[in-house]
Amino acid sequence: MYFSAARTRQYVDELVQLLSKSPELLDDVDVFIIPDHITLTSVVAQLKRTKILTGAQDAFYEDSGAYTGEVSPQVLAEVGCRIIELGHAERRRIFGETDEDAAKKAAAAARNGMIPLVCIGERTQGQVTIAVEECRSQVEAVMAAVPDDTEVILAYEPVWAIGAKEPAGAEYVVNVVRDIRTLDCVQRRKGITRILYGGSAGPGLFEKLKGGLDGLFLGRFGHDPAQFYKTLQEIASA
Ligand SMILES: O=C(CO)COP(=O)(O)O
Repeated sequence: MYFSAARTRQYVDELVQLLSKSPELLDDVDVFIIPDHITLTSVVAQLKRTKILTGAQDAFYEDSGAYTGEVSPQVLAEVGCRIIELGHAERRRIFGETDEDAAKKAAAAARNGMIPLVCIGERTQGQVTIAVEECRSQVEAVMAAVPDDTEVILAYEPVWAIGAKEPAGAEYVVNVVRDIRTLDCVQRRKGITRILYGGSAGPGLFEKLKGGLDGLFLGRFGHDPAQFYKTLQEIASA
């Protein structure tokens, strides 16, 4: 909810314009934009001739029925949404979303042919082992709910690093993510599991993480299309 509808339109236009100068970037990096629900269909239309995927910031876990006010994953798929973000720290904190809700939403995304993008992360800054333990239950719940052969994106976002001045330390992030990759529920999957880092991520970060991370999940520091594009170039050249 940082952007107005007009700003979302302008943002996507500017980004598409920047990318048209070096379309080969999209051969090497998968890019997605996750706007609010209201602008989602117009963003899908704006991105139609590009390889950039559109995602939704949340969806309900049932496909249809008497759930007034909720957003159907089936309808999202129908209008061209390709990714469902779920379990964001703000959804968990403000709206009481549980691991069980996240698992049901991940299943709904997969059932409707979309990629679940599952936000995980520990609430307080501390040791790697404690962070991994907190993430473990978040990851296990979701992996138990989605078919083994579907793609899953995990967005590792330490809650304390969201909305901060700086991201979590690179060594810390790489160590937490290394241990998340070794969890049984991740190891035994046949589908692709990608792990991104989010939480005050921006230009200059991926270089420090590239040994251990598959990508970045940008918030505020991607709100300027030029900064987003710069980060993309860094990831492509890494
Ligand atoms: O929550 C985030 C992305 O989902 C991260 O937000 P910031 O990068 O603005 O901290």
